[in-house]
Amino acid sequence: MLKIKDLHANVDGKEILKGINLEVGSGEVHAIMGPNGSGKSTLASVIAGNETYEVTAGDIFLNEENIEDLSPEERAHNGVFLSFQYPVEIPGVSVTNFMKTAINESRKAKGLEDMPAKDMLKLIRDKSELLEIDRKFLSRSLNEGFSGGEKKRNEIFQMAMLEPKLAILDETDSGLDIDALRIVANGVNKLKSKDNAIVVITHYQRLLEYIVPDYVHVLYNGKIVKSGTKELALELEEKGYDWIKQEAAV
Ligand SMILES: Nc1ncnc2c1ncn2[C@@H]1O[C@H](COP(=O)(O)OP(=O)(O)OP(=O)(O)O)[C@@H](O)[C@H]1O
Repeated sequence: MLKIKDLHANVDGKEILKGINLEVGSGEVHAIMGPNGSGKSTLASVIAGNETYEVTAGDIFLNEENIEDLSPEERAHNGVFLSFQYPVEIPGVSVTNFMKTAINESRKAKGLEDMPAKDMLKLIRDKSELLEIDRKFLSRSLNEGFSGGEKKRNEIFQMAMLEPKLAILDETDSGLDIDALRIVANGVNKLKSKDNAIVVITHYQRLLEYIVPDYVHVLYNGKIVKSGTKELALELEEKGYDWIKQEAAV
C-alpha cells in the first residue's frame, strides 16, 4: 500500500526528515509517536504532497506507484487522505457543500458523473450517523466556530465520506472528550478494511486503546528510530522518550 524509502525533506532550507523508511500494508494500522518537533506532521504533509516542504531525496509509493510528482489533489484522488492537526475554517461553505464538492471532484477525476443527489443525501445521512453528528451541523460553515473536538470529528466524517485507501490521522485525539474519542475511534474502526490502511499520529497511548495499531513507530529527529507492536506505546507512556533518544544517539 504505502512504501516510503529514504525520504528526506526540507522546509526553508532546514532538513526536517532525515531518511524515513516505512512500509504500511493493506488492512494495517500504524501509529507514529515521537517527541514534539520530531517531524511527525511534516511526514504527514509530505505524504499528502504539501508543497511547503521540499523533498530532497527518497521515494513515496502508493500501491507501487511513485506519487512524488503528483499534486496534493491528484494524491487525494488516488486515495490519500490527511486529517489535519489544525483543520482550517472555510466561512461560507457548508459542511454538506464541501463534502458534495469533494466527492464529485474525486468522481470527475475518475471520469465519473456527479453522484445523484439522492445517493449523496443517503451517504451523508449514513456517515453522519456513524459519527453521531447532529444534522444541524451539516448546514454550518466548515469548521467555523467549531470546537476543537467538533473539528476533529468533522475530519473523520470527511474520511468516512471519501473512503480513502490511505488515511493519515494527525493528532485526531487532541481536543476530544472521552465520549467523542470513543465515537471517533469507533468510526475509524468501522472504516478500517482489508483494502485500506491507516496511519495514526498521536502523543498518547489512550487513543491506541481504541484504535489498536498493528505497529508503532517512534520518530525522533527526522528518523524512525524504533518500531514495535502496541506494547511499545505502553512502554513509551511509562518511560517517556529519554531512553529512545539515548539509544538513537549510540
Ligand atoms: N512550515 C514550516 N516552517 C518552518 N519550520 C517548520 C515548518 N514545518 C515544520 N517546521 C519545523 O519542523 C520541525 C518538525 O515539525 P513537525 O510539526 O513535523 O513536528 P511534530 O513531530 O509533528 O511535532 P508535534 O508533536 O509538536 O506536533 C519543527 O522544528 C518545526 O518547527
